[in-house]
Amino acid sequence: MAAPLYARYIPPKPAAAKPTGVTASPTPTSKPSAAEDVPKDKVKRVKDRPKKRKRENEDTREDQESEEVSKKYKSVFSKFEKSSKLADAARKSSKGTAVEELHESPAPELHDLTPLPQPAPVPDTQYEPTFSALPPWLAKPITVSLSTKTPFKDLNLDPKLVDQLEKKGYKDALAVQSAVLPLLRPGFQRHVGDVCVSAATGSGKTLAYILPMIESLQGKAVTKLSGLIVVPTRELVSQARTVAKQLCVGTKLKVGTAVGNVPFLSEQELIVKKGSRYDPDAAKALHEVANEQLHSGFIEKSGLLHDLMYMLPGHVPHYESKVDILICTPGRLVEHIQSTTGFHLRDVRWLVIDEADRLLDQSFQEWVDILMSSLESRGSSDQLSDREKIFSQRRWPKEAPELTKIVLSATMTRDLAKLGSLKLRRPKLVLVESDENVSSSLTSSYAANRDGGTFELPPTLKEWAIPVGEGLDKPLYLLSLLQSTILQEQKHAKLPSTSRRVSPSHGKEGSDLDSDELSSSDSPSSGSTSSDSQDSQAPVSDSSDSSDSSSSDDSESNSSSPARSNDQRIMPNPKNKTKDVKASAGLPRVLIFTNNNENASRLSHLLGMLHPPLKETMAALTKSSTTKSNQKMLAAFERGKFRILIASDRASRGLDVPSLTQVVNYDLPRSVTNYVHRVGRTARVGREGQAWTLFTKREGRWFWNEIARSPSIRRGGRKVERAKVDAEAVGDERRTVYEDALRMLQLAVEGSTERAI
Ligand SMILES: Nc1ncnc2c1ncn2[C@@H]1O[C@H](COP(=O)(O)OP(=O)(O)OP(=O)(O)O)[C@@H](O)[C@H]1O
Repeated sequence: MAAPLYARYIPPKPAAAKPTGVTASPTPTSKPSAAEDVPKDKVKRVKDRPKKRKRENEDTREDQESEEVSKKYKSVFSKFEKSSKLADAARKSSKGTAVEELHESPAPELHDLTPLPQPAPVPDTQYEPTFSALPPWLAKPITVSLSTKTPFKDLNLDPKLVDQLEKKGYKDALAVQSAVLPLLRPGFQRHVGDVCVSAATGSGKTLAYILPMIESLQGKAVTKLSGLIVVPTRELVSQARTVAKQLCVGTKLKVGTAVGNVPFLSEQELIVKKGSRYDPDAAKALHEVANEQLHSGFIEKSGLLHDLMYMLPGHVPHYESKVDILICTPGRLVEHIQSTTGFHLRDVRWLVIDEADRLLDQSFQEWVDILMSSLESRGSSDQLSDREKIFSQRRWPKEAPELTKIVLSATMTRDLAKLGSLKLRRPKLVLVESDENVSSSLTSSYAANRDGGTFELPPTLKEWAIPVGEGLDKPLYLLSLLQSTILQEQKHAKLPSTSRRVSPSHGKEGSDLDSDELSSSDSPSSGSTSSDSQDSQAPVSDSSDSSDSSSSDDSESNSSSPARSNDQRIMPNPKNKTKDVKASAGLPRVLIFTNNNENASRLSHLLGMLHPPLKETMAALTKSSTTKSNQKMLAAFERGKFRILIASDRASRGLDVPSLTQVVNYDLPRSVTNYVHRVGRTARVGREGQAWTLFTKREGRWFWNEIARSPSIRRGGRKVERAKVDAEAVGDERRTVYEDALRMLQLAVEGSTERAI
């Protein structure tokens, strides 16, 4: 019998004996043959157990398969091994280098609290829009050059008015008048709509609105409130009233004013005339309303129904306006709209808002809304009360007359929200600019400024800036400035040479006030100083400094300036007093600005103590004084009784004193607009003027950046020049007086004046 075949199928040694994970398969050479390896007895046992053998066969097959799989992935496993070894080696080597690096890395850079260096900032490219966000009337104004002049006769103005103007010495209309009059007067160029005007201070805006108003109203047969002029201060009310009254001479127009500080009841009587009218139907209707009121227990103490009680049977109260043109402050206007029976705006044809930017900034009593709704209710019976409706059927015209609004300022706002509150109808903007600006891009200069417009300073204005160190000796700087320069210049400009006598014993300069006014009877003054040497007193200007930053602004407190003479030598001579006031009438005036009324009166007090002769020629314009006394003071200032006026910002708008040649900003103005209006009190209508600004170390940077070098102020190439004034020049005696005066003021403020005195 042949050897059983199954003996050849004895499986090789199990693969499980090899270490797991090892891929190497047994080599075929080492594999023993089945016949050799199998012992005989074992063969016999296999023969005896066929089932078991079958299972073994299956196992063998599985082993072969796994062997094949092992072979198949052998290369993969070997690659894995290799890469594992490489990774191990790399890890070991990197550990070593990391440790080395750790030891070798430089010590970290330590910083104090100083800021870490930052990358250079990305340059900020200026965004220049190629379009205008403004409405066309604001973006494209009507521009006119400041030098434009037109004879009044050529404007076809009423001959009577031209005569009045000629009497005042005005033959030609100034630029703003030349541009605005044709728009507001009947004629080919008339603009049907409202007009906004932006023109420099002192450019003649008042006549630009008053002339067309008077011309159009002068033919009226009945007195009706037809022109309403709103200005911010009482002083401006009286100034505008003076101009209007002068021009109304020869007409039947009546000009009235409404300002605070005047008893309300007496003002009501001046504006509205109470009368009676026979109208039985209206009287019956009104009596019914009055009865209802009586039943309800509520009885008006004033007003229509109250007035009804005093009427004859069948009569009703009848109210008439006593004025054609009313000039008022906004607060008082609101009071009359709300509380004066018979006061209405139904006949108003001209509404003027002067110093508009300032007025629109005042939300006082919401005057704009009240005024506008009062104007809008003209002709609309929906907004009338029952009583008003009864009257409206008989007395009021169905259609209100056409209303023209004129809005003016030297620093006109571009704020559309504010202008929008005025509900302008088809507005046009007139912009008066200096020649160089007119020839350059006009619209962009007005439209592009971030503050809402660029502001033009009068071309005849010269500006100076004076550093005053820390500001502790500011009054001494001011006194020194007045003595050394301002009052000296005035003296030279106007006084005859004989009046220029000063004490020769103390240096070459005349140190003190105008010698005519303050001639020294006590002093041994015997010589005279040449005007040339006096001229050298003018501030040492350094235009290069003017563009400097404030860092060097304080340096001149140590600068030497020739010493001044003592007060005693310049005491006024009482015998010469009347003569002196007369002589001073032709002298230019100085307006000193402080930031509030308290500062104004304190400064005036202090200057008076420091230099008693000043008391006679100086006054303070404060809010606490009555309108009348302020008006008197302004008139006296204009006449020349006072040459120095100290005032808060209430005098910064509109004040027009032709002989005012010097403005001093003792306290720094609060804004660019504020500065423009303050310095605009001088250099008006082509006259020369100077503005001086005192600034402390702390204020220097702001002043140079925001005012002196501000792109929003156009100076026609001129610069603000730095001037040096020496506070020490006032002398040791004055310093002692100053310190005493300060002490007294301090005690007075603390309420212990007895001790102080
Ligand atoms: N046509 C004219 N010719 C000569 N002087 C004039 C003429 N019109 C006005 N003036 C004078 O110019 C001065 C300034 O006028 P006005 O007060 O109207 O200026 P303004 O533009 O209103 O100034 P502000 O903005 O400061 O109020 C006044 O003294 C006025 O009398």
